[in-house]
Amino acid sequence: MGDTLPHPTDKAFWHYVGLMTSASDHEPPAEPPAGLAPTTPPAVSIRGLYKHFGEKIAVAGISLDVPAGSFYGIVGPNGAGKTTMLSMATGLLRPDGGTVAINGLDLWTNLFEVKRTLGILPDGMATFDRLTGTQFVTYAGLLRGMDRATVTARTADLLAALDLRESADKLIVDYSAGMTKKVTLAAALIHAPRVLVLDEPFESVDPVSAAHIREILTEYVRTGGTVIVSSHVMDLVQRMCDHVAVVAGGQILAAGTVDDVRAGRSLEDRFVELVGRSHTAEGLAWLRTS
Ligand SMILES: Nc1ncnc2c1ncn2[C@@H]1O[C@H](COP(=O)(O)OP(=O)(O)OP(=O)(O)O)[C@@H](O)[C@H]1O
Repeated sequence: MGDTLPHPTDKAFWHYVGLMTSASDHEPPAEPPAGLAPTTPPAVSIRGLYKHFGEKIAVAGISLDVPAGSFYGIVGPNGAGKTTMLSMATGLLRPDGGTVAINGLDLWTNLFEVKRTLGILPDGMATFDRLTGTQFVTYAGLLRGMDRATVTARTADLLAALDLRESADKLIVDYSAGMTKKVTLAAALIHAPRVLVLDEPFESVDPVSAAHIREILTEYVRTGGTVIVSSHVMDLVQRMCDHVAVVAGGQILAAGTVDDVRAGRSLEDRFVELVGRSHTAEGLAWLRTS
């Protein structure tokens, strides 16, 4: 497809993306016959996912359904198992046990087919930093089997939308942490995936860029995409997401709509209540300056 895309900040872009991925995915589902429940499978369905590293159980039998078309936040303290869970849910890490289905299709028995529908922003994974921003995003598109004209047009659109146009020809090794995050996000979006899984996408990103990314993601969800995002910023998750799961010790402590999980309080208060305060500064008396 060699035609020019509308700008990603333009609603038409996301309509177009919907047409690119699968027309039917973004149309309102046909009414089911009377008396029958709708049959749309969850975008991501996790059952009994388990992973250990030596003695450490990182993910202890997690089950979770992410409804199609939802904006799903994953929150949890450091070391809770979020990255390990998301890596297994996206085919980056093989689980010791359990299953993952993406849009009803088993991930590990249909790995290549399923991966085509996923856009992934892994946390802390090495990237090809000897490429320029343009080369990296172009490479991601060509790797997905897209034709060069479409890749070129979309690369330019995405770099502009993520405020990277002026650094497009700079090597990624010379990017700041936030710029690297944004170029990796562009690479995750290039093939217009149905499901986006973003591990801490706002980390190191300045507030203006973060607001811009939020806008892009919100529009993506509005036009039928599903986003799963892990974050430590409760306020952001409360404002941006419609669903949330609280993970700690490799288990889900609470999951559902944001309003159900926070139960009338702020998500941050609810999070602290669920996870518990485990540290005090009492042992650091020597740090006091007065
Ligand atoms: N490759 C690995 N080898 C050994 N232990 C690991 C490995 N990956 C993760 N772990 C351990 O598994 C647990 C869960 O780690 P994980 O990175 O999934 O947590 P997280 O919730 O993403 O944390 P953070 O919020 O700090 O990014 C931690 O105790 C971590 O030390």
